[in-house]
Amino acid sequence: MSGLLAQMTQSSQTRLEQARAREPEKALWARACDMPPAPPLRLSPEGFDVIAECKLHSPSAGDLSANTSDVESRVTEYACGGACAVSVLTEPVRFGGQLEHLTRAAQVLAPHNVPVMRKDFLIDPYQVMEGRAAGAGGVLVIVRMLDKSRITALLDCACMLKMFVLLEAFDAADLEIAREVLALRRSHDEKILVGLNCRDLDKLTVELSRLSELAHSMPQGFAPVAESGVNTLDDVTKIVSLGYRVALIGTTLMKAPQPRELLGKLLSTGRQTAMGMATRRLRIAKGEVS
Ligand SMILES: O=P(O)(O)OC[C@@H](O)[C@@H](O)c1c[nH]c2ccccc12
Repeated sequence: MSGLLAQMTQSSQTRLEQARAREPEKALWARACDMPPAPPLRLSPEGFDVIAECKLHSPSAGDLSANTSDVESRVTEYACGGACAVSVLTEPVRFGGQLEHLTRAAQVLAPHNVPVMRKDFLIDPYQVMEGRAAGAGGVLVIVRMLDKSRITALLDCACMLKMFVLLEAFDAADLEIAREVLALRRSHDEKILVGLNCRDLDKLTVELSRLSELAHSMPQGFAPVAESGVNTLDDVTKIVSLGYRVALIGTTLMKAPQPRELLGKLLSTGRQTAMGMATRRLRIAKGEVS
């Protein structure tokens, strides 16, 4: 495991122990089950969506809070700009997050009918319950950090709480594990997206080429998500052409003084590309072009 993921596993473990000491799992489970349902994750029929991310700090970009006076207004901009979901970092050590940010984001986004996803380095179902109790409708699960039984335990917990999952891979080996885990879940009534994160966790650089190299290895039947380093309209055109259905975008949107406008442009660019591809497929099917 990379240095960053090892450090994040440690931070996650420490927070988990502290939280368990404050509230036993049974009480937390009851609280999570009592929450009103989160808005459902709905992907647009136009073929492209953005999960917009709220992260105040990142190990690669440093401080990202300059244009964000408060979490509520930033995530509201994202919802008004058309994000299908908002990802909220809750990791405090390297990403400037807190569980409280999730609670606040979920409260302001409920009337907009946009779900919030807990973005953290989760290692235990307890933390999925924490997410739901804070109002989240989804969670990130990072394949590289967990063995198969742990991944399954987190997916089972999310499924019981009717939360969607973004299952994140970094490379072909992770995708293979994801495929094996998912193959056993065909009968589950759940919503799972599979993400490919193209950030190199050791160098912290982005390798967009990984998105093209592994585009054909994404498990079938799950919306493929391009994660990290999607910054420009050209990047969006490229990933949609490769078959990605959703982009997870953080840094660029956090740096934007007007995220609503930027999101609108990213979405219309991606949707135009997707529509162009669909039209071409139709013409091929009809035998009009080869
Ligand atoms: O800021 P970017 O390059 O747009 O990337 C967003 C997202 O992919 C990134 O924040 C991320 C993906 N997986 C993670 C896991 C933990 C923390 C952060 C992440």
